[in-house]
Amino acid sequence: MNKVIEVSGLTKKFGNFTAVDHITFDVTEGEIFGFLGANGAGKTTAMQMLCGISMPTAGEGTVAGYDIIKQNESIKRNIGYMSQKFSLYEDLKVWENIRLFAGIYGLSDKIIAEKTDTLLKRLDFERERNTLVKYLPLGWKQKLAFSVAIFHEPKIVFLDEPTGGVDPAMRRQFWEMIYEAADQGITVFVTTHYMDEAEYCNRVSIMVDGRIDALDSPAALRHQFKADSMDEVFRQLARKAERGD
Ligand SMILES: Nc1ncnc2c1ncn2[C@@H]1O[C@H](COP(=O)(O)OP(=O)(O)OP(=O)(O)O)[C@@H](O)[C@H]1O
Repeated sequence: MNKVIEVSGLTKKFGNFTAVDHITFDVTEGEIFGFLGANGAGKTTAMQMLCGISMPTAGEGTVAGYDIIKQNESIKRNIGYMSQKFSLYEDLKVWENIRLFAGIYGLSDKIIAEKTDTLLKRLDFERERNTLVKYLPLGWKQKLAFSVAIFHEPKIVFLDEPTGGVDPAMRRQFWEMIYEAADQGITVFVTTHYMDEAEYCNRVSIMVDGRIDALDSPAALRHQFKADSMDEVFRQLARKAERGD
């Protein structure tokens, strides 16, 4: 199976502080990979290195086939990214947001117009085409932001706490979209604080103080830690953490 992420000894120091400490793992094409860790464990820092926006202090690897150090510009063009904090422009209409982000990824106007119609139909959003994003409910914004992040059909999409603040039913709908994307071969790399979502992943890694302390399928992790749930696995590991806020 093709590896969409392959990193070895990836490390990031800020002065004397090691935010990410020699992490080594790979992610296979079409996989839904959960990236967990308590606050301050180093998830965001690691993800920034994988997305080509932060240079590692040590280590090496590839993402979507590109070298994270020498070809970081190519990585940026070939991935999708969505975070709770940064996604859509609130003061642009739904269709304007789609056009803006698709344009940044270099899609032609014709393709954008065709794909926009298809997308709005699929999301049942046709009536909201001209609505300013700020007037959409949060769950709808998240669905739209995810659709925009994969509009250019990247090999991999990075989701940084994509479902924060919405109810479980809405989160389940969001996860249906994640499964659809994975079925189409898009690899999904997702951070979350919701342990029910960790159960939906094919494999989960758990970071503690900058290191990856556990990595396996949810079932294997529950077995390894003699736990009934991912919540229990996570709590056992998080208890060991020395940092956090
Ligand atoms: N630019 C920076 N300079 C110094 N320290 C930093 C910098 N960025 C992050 N850190 C530190 O690195 C550690 C890891 O931070 P990071 O944001 O990667 O954690 P996280 O797992 O994403 O946490 P959260 O879930 O709270 O977002 C923290 O202790 C943080 O204070």
